[in-house]
Amino acid sequence: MTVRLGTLVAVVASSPSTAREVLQTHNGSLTGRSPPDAWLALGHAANSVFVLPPGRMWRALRRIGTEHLLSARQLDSTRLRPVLRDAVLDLVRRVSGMAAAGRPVEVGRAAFAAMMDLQWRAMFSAGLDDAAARALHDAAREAVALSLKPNVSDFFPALAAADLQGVRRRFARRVAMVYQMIDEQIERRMRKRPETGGGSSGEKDLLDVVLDISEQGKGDGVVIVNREVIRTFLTDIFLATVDTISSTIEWGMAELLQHPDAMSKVQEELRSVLGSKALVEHPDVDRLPYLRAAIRETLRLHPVVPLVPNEAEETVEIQGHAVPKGCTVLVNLWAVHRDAAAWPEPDWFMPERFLRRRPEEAGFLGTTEFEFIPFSAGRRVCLGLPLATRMVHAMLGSLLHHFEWALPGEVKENGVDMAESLGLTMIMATPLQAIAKSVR
Ligand code: HEM
Repeated sequence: MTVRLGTLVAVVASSPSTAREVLQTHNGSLTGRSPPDAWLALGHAANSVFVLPPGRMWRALRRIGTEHLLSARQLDSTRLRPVLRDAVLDLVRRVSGMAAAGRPVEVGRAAFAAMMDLQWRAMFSAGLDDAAARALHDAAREAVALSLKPNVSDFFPALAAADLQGVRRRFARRVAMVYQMIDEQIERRMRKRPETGGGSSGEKDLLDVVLDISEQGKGDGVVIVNREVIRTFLTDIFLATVDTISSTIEWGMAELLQHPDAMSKVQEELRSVLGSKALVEHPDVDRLPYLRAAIRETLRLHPVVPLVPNEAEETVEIQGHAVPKGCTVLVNLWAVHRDAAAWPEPDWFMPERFLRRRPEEAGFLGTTEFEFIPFSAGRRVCLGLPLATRMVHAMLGSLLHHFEWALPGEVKENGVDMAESLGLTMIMATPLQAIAKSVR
């Protein structure tokens, strides 16, 4: 399908077979990006891993992210494993407090706060106080929401300088606030580094690693990792983490609350596998097939990054149609995941469909048919997959194991509002509220 938005022409891939052509067959020619106008604010786009073209700087940033924070090896290391575990404990504690006070729980907000704290500790070895956490929550949420807000400047580039809707200005204000807090961490660390020998003693956090790379002038041979690059990179990693994971947990809880059979099955499985063990941890997940299936089904129906915009770096032919150089090729993961030929009764929440699949068909990347690709695929595949899958299973699983859940009376009567709100991520338009009752 082709759509025209102002002067922008985009080809939309909405079926598994077209997604495969974009993300596999022609992926080498289709990994360009043109940043949304809002991202030009404060020069963010110039160093952002999300929108850099697939060149040296983009490769260097992906490598730094993977090697020093986001690989399975890093996440299971003695430095990061306790940080991940503490975030799950922190979430359970937050919810316990609300349950004890008889207050409804805003599931997404609680998970968002726990993930912000995790990411801050992983990057800076520092916690966030309540005031900083509140300010960051609001700034991060709005920056992400503004990223893909329909914007005249994106459709009519000749008008972009005027920023008619003020999207770029608002994005700039929000990102400036995140920059400021990240700058404070960088400055504090730079003052300390001469005393600690450049952060080389003890275990390094992500900030130490990028400052080392910057001082040694390495990176990718000729890539300069200067202060702007560091600040943009840390902001990107922070923004990528918080909304995606918390929204997936919120969508999962919303589906389970409306499907009591599935809720019972997952809680029964948790009871029989974990017994009195307090938290779900990564090694437990292999023994929790129903939890795994429920999370996959959640990501199928609610892929939190539903649209992947690629730019053709040369003319290619997709399904017999020429796609000219410079054309935007949008992969619509939401539509791919609801393709009726691949998914019978595609709009129904049925975790069982993943139990019936062969293991190689139920992976997050292992699908050969491209009908389930919540983290996308190909060269620009999501960098945070190992962190996201660990945290969604551990957090949602632990919440279901620790508490009985119910909908507040009024929501039960009127039904859960499952409307979606789309920015860079697809979140619940009405935040889910639920009543938690502690069972351990
Ligand atoms: C449930 C959680 C998440 C989902 C469903 C998700 C999904 C996605 C998708 C669909 C893309 C687009 C890939 C493409 O352009 O083809 C993406 C990109 C990206 N994701 Fe995630 N993501 C999640 C969590 C995370 C986390 C926790 C991080 C941590 C840092 C992260 C970092 C990134 C980065 C850096 C990119 C840009 C990659 C590039 O353009 O080279 N994501 N993600």
